[in-house]
Amino acid sequence: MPKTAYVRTKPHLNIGTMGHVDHGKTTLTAAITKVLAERGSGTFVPFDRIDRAPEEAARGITINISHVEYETDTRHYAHVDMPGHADYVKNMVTGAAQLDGAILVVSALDGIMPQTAEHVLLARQVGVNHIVVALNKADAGDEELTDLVELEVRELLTAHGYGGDSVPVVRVSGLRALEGDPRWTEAIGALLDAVDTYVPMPERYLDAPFLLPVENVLTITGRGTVVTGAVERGTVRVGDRVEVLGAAVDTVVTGLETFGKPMDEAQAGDNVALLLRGVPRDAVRRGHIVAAPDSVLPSRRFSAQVYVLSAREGGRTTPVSTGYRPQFYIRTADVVGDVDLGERAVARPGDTVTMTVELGREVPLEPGLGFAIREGGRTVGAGTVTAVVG
Ligand SMILES: Nc1nc2c(ncn2[C@@H]2O[C@H](COP(=O)(O)OP(=O)(O)OP(=O)(O)O)[C@@H](O)[C@H]2O)c(=O)[nH]1
Ligand SMILES: [Mg+2]
Repeated sequence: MPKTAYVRTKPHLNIGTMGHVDHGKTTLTAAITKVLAERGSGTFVPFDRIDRAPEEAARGITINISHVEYETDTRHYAHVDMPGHADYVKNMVTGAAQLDGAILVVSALDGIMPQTAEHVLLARQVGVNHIVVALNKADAGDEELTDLVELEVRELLTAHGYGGDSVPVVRVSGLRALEGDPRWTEAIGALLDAVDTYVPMPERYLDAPFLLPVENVLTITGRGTVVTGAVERGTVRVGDRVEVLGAAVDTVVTGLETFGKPMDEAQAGDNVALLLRGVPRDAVRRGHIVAAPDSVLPSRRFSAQVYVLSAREGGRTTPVSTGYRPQFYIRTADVVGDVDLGERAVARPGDTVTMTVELGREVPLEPGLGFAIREGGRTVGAGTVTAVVG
């Protein structure tokens, strides 16, 4: 039976759940789909369909980002459930790079924990401009303590430029909502209303040349290699020629789907799977870019303004100097780079500095692009490209 085509009836946005390990992101994601399924606008995705890898089930944590889709009265959403565990921040950054807005999940019992703060910082860097807070496990929390957690979260958001005073903070219980408790299914409704009204529809650059940062690569037996991700700008249709930057491959899009539904044209903001003609599975990786031919010139060198995280923020305890070689997280890519601090020579934790970076491989860069710097499994810096230097 042919699959039903995707029909665009509502504006589409990309959102997702982020926050510290075990604060309840996956439970909340499942609860959202359940509440909306009961309203008749989507399919319930149970917890074990979101955390479905054997290692995830065995360890009780999310490792890979996972996508679900749902609709509210006014919008269609692709929702990325991100891992909270410190070892999988890498995967979290990839998920966050696609978002128009995020739901920050904070356990009312635990308050702000290290990855709560790290995720807020990373979200800011990769260009997530709006955050709504879900104070989760409110079923088990003491009201006064929850008030304190709320204050603390608002302060954290303000410190990262999110205007913590006006950010919606909704007390929820993903677990009780999943069980069908009306008080808490209503709270999920309130959370979704906050997302609908607080996260604005971003400007979509439909007329720009097509560009999609690759989030994942799959093989469909008998059909070929498929890349997935959110379209950053432009549009693409079946039959269009594209190039894969990073892989140096020219190819043609032979199939286009969103959440298993075929579409004729994908546009900026859509979360899609592209079937690429004749591309070997091993040639394409997360971090590569699929773009209209000759529309972007990738480069290796750029100058940037960088904030070096203080030790208190989970950053380094010692200064960095010219010759430092950390990993740069740019869009969905993770690339090593050589740091040159010029005459300044050293940057201490807590400093904001300008630097020149030479990446280990070419990537499409442009002024204003945000990135994170990580080393040995932790985030040590946050920066913005100020100029591309050849
Ligand atoms: N009391 C209570 N427990 C909850 C609630 N939501 C989640 N939990 C429990 O918290 C634990 C962690 O839930 P998850 O949804 O896996 O947390 P997570 O944030 O997705 O964890 P990672 O993805 O590994 O970072 C589970 O035992 C849940 O049953 C809630 O609203 N109330
Ligand atoms: Mg999870």
